[in-house]
Amino acid sequence: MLEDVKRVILVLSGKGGVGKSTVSTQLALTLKEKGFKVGLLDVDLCGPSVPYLLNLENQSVHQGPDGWIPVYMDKEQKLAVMSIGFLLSSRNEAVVWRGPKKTSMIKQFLEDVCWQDLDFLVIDTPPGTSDEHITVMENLRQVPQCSAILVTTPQQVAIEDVRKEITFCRKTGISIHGIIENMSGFECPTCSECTNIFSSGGGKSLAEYAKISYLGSIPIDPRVGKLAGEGKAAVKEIPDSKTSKVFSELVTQLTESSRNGGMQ
Ligand SMILES: Nc1ncnc2c1ncn2[C@@H]1O[C@H](COP(=O)(O)OP(=O)(O)OP(=O)(O)O)[C@@H](O)[C@H]1O
Ligand code: SF4
Repeated sequence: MLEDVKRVILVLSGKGGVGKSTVSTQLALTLKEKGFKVGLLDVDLCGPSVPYLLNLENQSVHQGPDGWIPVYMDKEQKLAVMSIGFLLSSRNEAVVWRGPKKTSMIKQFLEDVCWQDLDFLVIDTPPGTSDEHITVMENLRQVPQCSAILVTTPQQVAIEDVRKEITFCRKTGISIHGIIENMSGFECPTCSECTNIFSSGGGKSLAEYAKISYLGSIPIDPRVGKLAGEGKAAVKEIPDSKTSKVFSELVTQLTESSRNGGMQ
């Protein structure tokens, strides 16, 4: 239940495929590594990739007397995960639902999961600003500490879409923690040299223009894609990588801002 959650972090992106689920899962795994009790809720009903990214594809959830029991990543029950993917029989099964059915499923996910005293709940949302987002925002009004992290890639077209996310957050009253630029250059796993394949710096410029914090750039790193599929944290497995540094700093900032009431 949301009243059991101290702080909610929404992960948003204007476009699909920019790495929103990778950021959500690595953020949840980093928080767990730093000793927090974390929940990861995947409300991307049409493309739930969290079970795959955390190597939990064969797991299923069930309903207990007080609501849905999430899947736990670890014996200590430090990371709880809930996704529509756990209710589908295979990754190829499609969710073909009209708006009201999607809305009611998201409400159930927000209201009826037994999270049990979480420090952080990370919510992986679908790309864009759909009905699902409005349902999430309406239900989160009761959570005292809630903010959004916007994920973009360096291409202009992705950055344009993030502008719409900023407007959406401002209209719905969700505070923005900051912007992350993903796939920002290619980091060679051999020598850590970073080569800008696309343009770079667009996320930072947008952050400056919109007066939002810039949370860092994650390069394209084949190890990140691989770790994600194995449910492993970059901060533990590749601690010297740029990706690991971005997530460590992000968790430090989130912890500090939580102490100050969660707002920027
Ligand atoms: N920095 C990175 N380096 C290497 N691979 C990455 C990186 N970020 C994401 N990927 C890979 O890119 C693919 C898409 O990432 P992801 O599923 O996180 O995107 P998404 O924005 O959540 O997509 P969707 O639109 O399905 O919600 C995945 O295979 C992921 O492993
Ligand atoms: S960046 Fe350096 S180590 Fe990496 S592939 Fe190129 S030359 Fe080799």
